[in-house]
Amino acid sequence: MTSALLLDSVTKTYGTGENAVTALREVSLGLPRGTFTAVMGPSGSGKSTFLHCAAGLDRPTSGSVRLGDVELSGLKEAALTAVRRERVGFVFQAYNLMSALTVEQNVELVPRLSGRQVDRDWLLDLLGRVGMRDRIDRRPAQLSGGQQQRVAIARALVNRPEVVMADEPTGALDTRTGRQVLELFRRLVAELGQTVLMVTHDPVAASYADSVVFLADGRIAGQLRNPTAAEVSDRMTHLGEV
Ligand SMILES: Nc1ncnc2c1ncn2[C@@H]1O[C@H](COP(=O)(O)OP(=O)(O)OP(=O)(O)O)[C@@H](O)[C@H]1O
Repeated sequence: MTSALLLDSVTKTYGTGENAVTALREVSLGLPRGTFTAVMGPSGSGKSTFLHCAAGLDRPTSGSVRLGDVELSGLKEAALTAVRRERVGFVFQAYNLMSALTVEQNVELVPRLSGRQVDRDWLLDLLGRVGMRDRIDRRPAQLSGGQQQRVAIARALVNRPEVVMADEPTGALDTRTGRQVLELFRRLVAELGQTVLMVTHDPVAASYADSVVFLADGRIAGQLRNPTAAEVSDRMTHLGEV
């Protein structure tokens, strides 16, 4: 099966000489299309660096990253920006919606920035799938945190990206609302064949994924398929956290 994302022996070192910090060490991982993967690890284990390298936000010191059929290594900055816009959807803990724009305009902005025609049927379909179809004229301040995150998820999917990268997407939500957002990710993976990569500290959140990848000291320290929250917690304890 083709991988939506393929990292081959990715190493990332920040700084040089005595100040050098190696945040990732020869990380290799492939994400099959239509799968939901969580990345966990203690603080400083390299999760953000992993996400940034995978999304083309940061360049590996060595190794290669392939998004769909595009190899990121050789790309110049402008091409990398275009690939990010087209092929990656981002979901953040803090939603990051534009407060002056309506729900519909926030989602529309993504294809517009790529110079694409907005497919309104798809946009409305997506807003329906995330349960926001009847609130398309609201502004972010008129929505709950969970609703804002649903809009952010629709925005992340509107360009039909190769991968949606979610960085602690439930970090600002209460438990129940957070679970609903995780259920939504599962559903979008199942219904649309979307590939999702999520960084989280929460073993329960990770248990919603098809697979959990554990990072420790910049290396992949294990992987669990169809994980339960208890199994994830147990593995994290052995990595030195929770
Ligand atoms: N821009 C940078 N310059 C120098 N060192 C960095 C930089 N970014 C990250 N690091 C270092 O790389 C290592 C991995 O950091 P990273 O942020 O990827 O970890 P993390 O697992 O996401 O941590 P957390 O869970 O605390 O967010 C850490 O030692 C960190 O201090």
